[in-house]
Amino acid sequence: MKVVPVYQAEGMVLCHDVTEIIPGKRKGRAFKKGHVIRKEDIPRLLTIGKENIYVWEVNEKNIHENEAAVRFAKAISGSGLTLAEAAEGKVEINAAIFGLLKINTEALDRINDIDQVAAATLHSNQVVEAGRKIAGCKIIPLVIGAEKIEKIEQTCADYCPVIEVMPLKAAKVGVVTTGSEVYHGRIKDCFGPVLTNKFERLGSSVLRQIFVPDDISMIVEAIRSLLADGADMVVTTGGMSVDPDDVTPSGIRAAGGDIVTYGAPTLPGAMFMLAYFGDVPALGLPGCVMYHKSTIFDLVVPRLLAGERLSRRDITRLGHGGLCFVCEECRYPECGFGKGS
Ligand SMILES: Nc1nc2c(c(=O)[nH]1)N[C@H]1C(S)=C(S)[C@@H](COP(=O)(O)OP(=O)(O)OC[C@H]3O[C@@H](n4cnc5c(N)ncnc54)[C@H](O)[C@@H]3O)O[C@H]1N2
Ligand code: MOO
Repeated sequence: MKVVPVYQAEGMVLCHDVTEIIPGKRKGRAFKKGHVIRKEDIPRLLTIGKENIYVWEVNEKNIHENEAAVRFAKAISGSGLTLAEAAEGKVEINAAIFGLLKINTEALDRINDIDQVAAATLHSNQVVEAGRKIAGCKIIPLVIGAEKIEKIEQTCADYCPVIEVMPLKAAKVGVVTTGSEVYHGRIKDCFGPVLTNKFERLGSSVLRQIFVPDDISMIVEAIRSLLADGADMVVTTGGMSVDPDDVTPSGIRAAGGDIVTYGAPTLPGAMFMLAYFGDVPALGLPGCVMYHKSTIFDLVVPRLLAGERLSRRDITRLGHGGLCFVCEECRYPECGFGKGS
């Protein structure tokens, strides 16, 4: 690259975007890479602070920032994504579909360890709307060594995909609502409507809700009946803690579920159980899921709907960030809840 004083630049080709920031008004591209500088551009370039401009020299060893950013973004992107146009050495990556955002954080760290490149993303494992900006790939210098981009491409190939948005399955969910107080009509069920709403927002639906008292054999019978109905997921509500009527975990065990965990390092949601009946996940949901806006439910269910088979380690990794702020107005997922892993 050669430096040319801006006074002598008329008729020359700008080799990089020029950004203008007017405090409180706008930040954006004032001149685009490739622009042929006119006489009348010179005062504006000086106002932006450009007394000299670069004349671009690229060859097979050095890649222009925009071209490098496009290769970077293409390499890092898996399915369910769209790439914006490169500008100012950066390509933004957006969700093309509604689904679960997955980031391979080990790969992301390796990429960001490469000098002169930067990839910034939203947290992994959250549900994103189509069109949502989820990542940006940026080249730090104006021209970058081709070997750095090749290293990114190799790392992405090794870990493929580094970033993707996975579609959520439209599951038919069987619900077993335990609690003698609800079963005998002493109080009205409030769990069913909460779950219907939460599942519908994820594109799933409640197949059937069965009410049972705090009785192990009736819980077993209800779970088996929902499995026989073809439920893709079974959730039980209530009876998950420690008093004598809290028999739901025993019911899930007695029905033959393979227990992944009883207990999760999240608050709210500590008294959670995850089990599997073959490929069908079964969740023991504590009372807090009915009461709090965001809980273990919101951390785990989208992942199950995206087809992940969760291990005990997947649950135990939720501890760092597993404490909800319990804000007056819930902002999840725009907060740290469950974002530690
Ligand atoms: N000594 C302890 N107390 C509590 C513990 C504990 O470990 N030791 N855990 C706490 C946690 S954490 C939670 S969460 C709650 C609730 O756990 P449960 O899942 O056992 O909830 P229940 O006891 O069945 O019910 C609590 C509360 O909610 C009402 N409820 C339950 N289901 C429904 C429904 N379908 N519709 C409306 N209302 C419902 C129920 O009547 C109770 O009032 O336990 C902490 N305590
Ligand atoms: O299972 Mo309870 O989770 O923390 O409020």
